[in-house]
Amino acid sequence: MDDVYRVRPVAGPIVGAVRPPGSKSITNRALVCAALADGRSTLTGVLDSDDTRYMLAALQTLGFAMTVSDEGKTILLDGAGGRIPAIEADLFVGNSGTTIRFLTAMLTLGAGGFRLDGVARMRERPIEDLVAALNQLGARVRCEAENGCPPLWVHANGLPGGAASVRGDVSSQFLSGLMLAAPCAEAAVELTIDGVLVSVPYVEITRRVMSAFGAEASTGADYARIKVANTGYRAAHYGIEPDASAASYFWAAAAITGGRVTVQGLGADSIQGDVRFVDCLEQMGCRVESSDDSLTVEGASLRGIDVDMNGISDTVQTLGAVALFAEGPTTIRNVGHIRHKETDRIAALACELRRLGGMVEESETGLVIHPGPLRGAEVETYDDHRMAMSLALVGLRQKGVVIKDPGCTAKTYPNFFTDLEGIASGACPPV
Ligand SMILES: O=C(O)C1=C[C@@H](OP(=O)(O)O)[C@@H](O)[C@H](O)C1
Ligand SMILES: C=C(OP(=O)(O)O)C(=O)O
Repeated sequence: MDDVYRVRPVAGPIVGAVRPPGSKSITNRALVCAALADGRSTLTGVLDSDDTRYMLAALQTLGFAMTVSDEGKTILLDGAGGRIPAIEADLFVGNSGTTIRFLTAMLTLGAGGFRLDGVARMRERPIEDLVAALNQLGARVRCEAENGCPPLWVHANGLPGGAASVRGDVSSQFLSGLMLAAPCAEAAVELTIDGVLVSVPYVEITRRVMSAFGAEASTGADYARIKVANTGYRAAHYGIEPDASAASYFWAAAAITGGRVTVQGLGADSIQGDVRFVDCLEQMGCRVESSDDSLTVEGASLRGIDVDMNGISDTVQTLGAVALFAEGPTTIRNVGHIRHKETDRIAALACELRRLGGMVEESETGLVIHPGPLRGAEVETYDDHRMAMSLALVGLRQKGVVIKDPGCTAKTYPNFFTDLEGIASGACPPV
């Protein structure tokens, strides 16, 4: 892909339908459950992107047999009943948070020595809360530089289990990783959340995917205490929904252009919290229609809103782009943890929205976005797929928007710009 992508403004409202690729979050969970299951699982609707390829490659290196077909969308995986076939491996996970957090927990079930590393940014992303909780359960995990970040080592000899507390205010992925490994521990696992838990909807995804593979996690109403019996997993035939975070860009395109976009394959009963992004657009003035397997947003004149996005924080950048076209300010609250993701997303978003003409007040845990006279600009993307996909939306109405390093969308959506052009081609000039 070229090193820049020049966004072409549309001639009118975008009207059309799209089916995004499979959910990254569900794909990486299903791969772990299938690998730990006893027998052969069939996964369909699998996402084929950088993050899922790192997970797949790691499982193959660890000795799990699999067959990939249908351009990566279907995987037959032979689970090893809670064992890890390899006794040693040095695994590279790029900047995939789910891959390193879920694999670190999973590898404690094995026997041998395993090292996990990633790109420079991954070496700045905290993992100490997961390491501490795993060691409370009897594992031996350590950060190589003793700085709470990858690279890390797992000296595996089975996971004894028992009780542990885990902090959840930086990432919910630590809890999800512990839950995913727990059914294969030597004894039942009881986890207590120490303090606040962010991104709670992703823990519900974990619980639902585990259940589909025969393992139950009792979470209670507030996810403060989670119990998992050591039942193991059973092989399953599991269909993966399209990615709701990816869907946010197309719903936002309808909002920004005053069009009507239907995302297929995602209905009101989706297990992904990010489908609730449509509620933000509805509060801004859009119309939302839902059916069993589709969600449609119809744009309208937009007003700014004040919203707590802790549970849907992967759509913060999407809302930031939409906010530039609203009457009045949009306040995004309670998302301080996104400073630890692919980049410091609060700082990066504030900087690039200002470059495009927005006026932004930044705080430690959120931002206030005031629409201003927009201008074209060459925007930075910080090797963050969601910066690239969100800021491209501004270019649908503002000419001169250029996205640097568009290839970074490969982390979760390699064909994003092709799909955006496809839906934009449905833009019909006002009659
Ligand atoms: O569990 C998951 O699949 C994810 C959890 C979220 O991370 P945090 O829990 O760190 O917010 C989200 O940002 C990420 O894209 C995927
Ligand atoms: C934060 C994200 O992913 P991860 O934490 O899995 O790297 C994301 O996809 O926005």
